[in-house]
Amino acid sequence: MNPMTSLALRYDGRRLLILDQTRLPREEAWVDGGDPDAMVGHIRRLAVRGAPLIGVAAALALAVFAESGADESSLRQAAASLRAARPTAVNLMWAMDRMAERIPLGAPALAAEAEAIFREDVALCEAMARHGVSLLGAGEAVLTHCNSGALATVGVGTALGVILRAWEAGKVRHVYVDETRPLLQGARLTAWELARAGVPHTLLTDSMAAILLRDGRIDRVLVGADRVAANGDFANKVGTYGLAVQCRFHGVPFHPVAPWSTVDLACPAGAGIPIEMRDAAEVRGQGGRAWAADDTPAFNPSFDVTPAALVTSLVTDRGVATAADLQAGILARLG
Ligand SMILES: CSC[C@@H](O)[C@@H](O)C(=O)COP(=O)(O)O
Repeated sequence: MNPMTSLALRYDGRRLLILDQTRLPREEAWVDGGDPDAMVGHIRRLAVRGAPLIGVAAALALAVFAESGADESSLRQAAASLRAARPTAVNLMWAMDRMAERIPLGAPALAAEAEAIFREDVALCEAMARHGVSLLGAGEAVLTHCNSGALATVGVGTALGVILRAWEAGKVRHVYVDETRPLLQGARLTAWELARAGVPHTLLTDSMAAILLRDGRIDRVLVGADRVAANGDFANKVGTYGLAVQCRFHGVPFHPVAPWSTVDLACPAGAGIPIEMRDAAEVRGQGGRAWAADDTPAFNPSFDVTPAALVTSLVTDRGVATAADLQAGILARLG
């Protein structure tokens, strides 16, 4: 087979390498991802992260495991533990359910399915970008939160994919990047991706966005999503909800961007989305340095839920759904 590569993954049918995102931007280190137990660890510590990417990476890890001769019961066990590695992004469950159906058919069928999931993600990203770019006027200043780019998918990205393609089309002149507390995906990953692509950008702490929104310096906010409920409520990196509230207050358009693999029609509303709670130590410090006392209690939900009522429109690969469309139940019809 021809090797399949993305900014974050390298796969050749027998071997899977992942770019360890915890070490970016200082170091580009590739680690083995072909062992499902190791992959569960990589997903939990966010070496591989971003909703679509964890689904693709888990699928490829299972394919490599099958290729190494794993029997059906080990494959089933591996699929179940990969599926449970993180609870919020539905793409992981979606990809593992697709793979689990193929387990009885053996290694070639698992490889074909994982490769199809990879290729589909690339196409979904381009479709989202096409729809998203059509929303922008000329030379806009946009703001984004977390990382929803090529490091979160195997294509150009979701929200950051729209931003990148819009910049190429002259529709974005500047990108403001929320650093994204506590794990700094904006500062470490989005700023790195934008610098590589030569897109003008400015980093800010999450609490500074309100000033830019108030002062009319942001034309539009675009963010990714980890799970979109049937009514259009969606979970994304913690801080997204606050940004949506600020956008509404200041009259700035606010758009989640997500592929269909992120839409969970079985989940009627945002209240049903499971939210991952992470270790308090991530809030107390980072990289071996703690700025709070070791026994300070800390609140650390990894995601928050934004109600559809705060969404200007949702961009998917199947088209753009306005707030009114979402209220009228368009997602169920598009599905
Ligand atoms: C592809 S973008 C959607 C989301 O996965 C992204 O915005 C996000 O919240 C990622 O969170 P992370 O905890 O880094 O996996």
